[in-house]
Amino acid sequence: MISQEIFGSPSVLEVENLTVRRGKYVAVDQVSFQLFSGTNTAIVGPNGAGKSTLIRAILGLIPSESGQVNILGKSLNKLGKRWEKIGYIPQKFSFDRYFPLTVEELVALALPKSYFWKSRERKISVQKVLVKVNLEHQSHQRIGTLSGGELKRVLLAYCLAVPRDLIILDEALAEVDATGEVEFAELLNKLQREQGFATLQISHDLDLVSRYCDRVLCLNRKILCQGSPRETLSNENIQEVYGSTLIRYLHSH
Ligand SMILES: Nc1ncnc2c1ncn2[C@@H]1O[C@H](COP(=O)(O)OP(=O)(O)OP(=O)(O)O)[C@@H](O)[C@H]1O
Repeated sequence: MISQEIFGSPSVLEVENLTVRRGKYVAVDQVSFQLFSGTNTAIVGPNGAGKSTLIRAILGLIPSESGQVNILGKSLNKLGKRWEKIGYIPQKFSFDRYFPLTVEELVALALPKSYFWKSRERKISVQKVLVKVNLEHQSHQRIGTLSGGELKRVLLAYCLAVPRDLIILDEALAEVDATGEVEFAELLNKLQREQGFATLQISHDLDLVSRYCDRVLCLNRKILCQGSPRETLSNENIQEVYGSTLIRYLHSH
């Protein structure tokens, strides 16, 4: 285990020897790592490396075969109100494009039940968080009419509508163009500095990972290496994680 003194901030997530099977296949094998408050960690690795499986097991969405997940010092099954502490932005958010739900209605769903009867307070809280993600002028727009980047920012607003300790993003920007990706990364970084939550995100963009993340976990069923982007994303490590094709690609761009 990494010692707490490395980052000088409280531990938000501890994963110890986590093994997850999908059918007979061991998709995640004895994975251990730790996340600290206010830090931004990326999980990188090739397709099928077990990245989404790892995240889903951490969130308790799929069972693990063995190992331990502690969030805020408590094991996952003893952590009450898990979704009030952890925000999750999945890879795909599928819904019927004609479903008549507006941006503000979706974000309001994240607020505690006590807001249900307080429509003024509810409106103010939702508007405040929409300002943070630069969507204040689109609060009445139907979610089915938003661009991919805007929809991801609405989901981020949903996560930020209540104070969270950890936000987990599973390739949240897979369908967003390059400019949208950078804008989202900068926004997330700024909000993280202001609010102090930790993030854990799957990314295939090693350039963005180098620019915005404090820590990288290189996964291919097992953790092959972890550390700062500078020490982790060396040619040698990338070759070990992805194979030599990616190295040739990186050198030719
Ligand atoms: N429900 C399932 N049943 C059987 N095998 C599964 C299931 N879900 C995932 N797998 C397998 O587990 C492995 C890991 O899948 P996972 O989706 O976690 O990888 P990933 O690293 O997130 O990939 P990608 O980058 O392509 O999204 C893959 O080989 C996949 O085929």
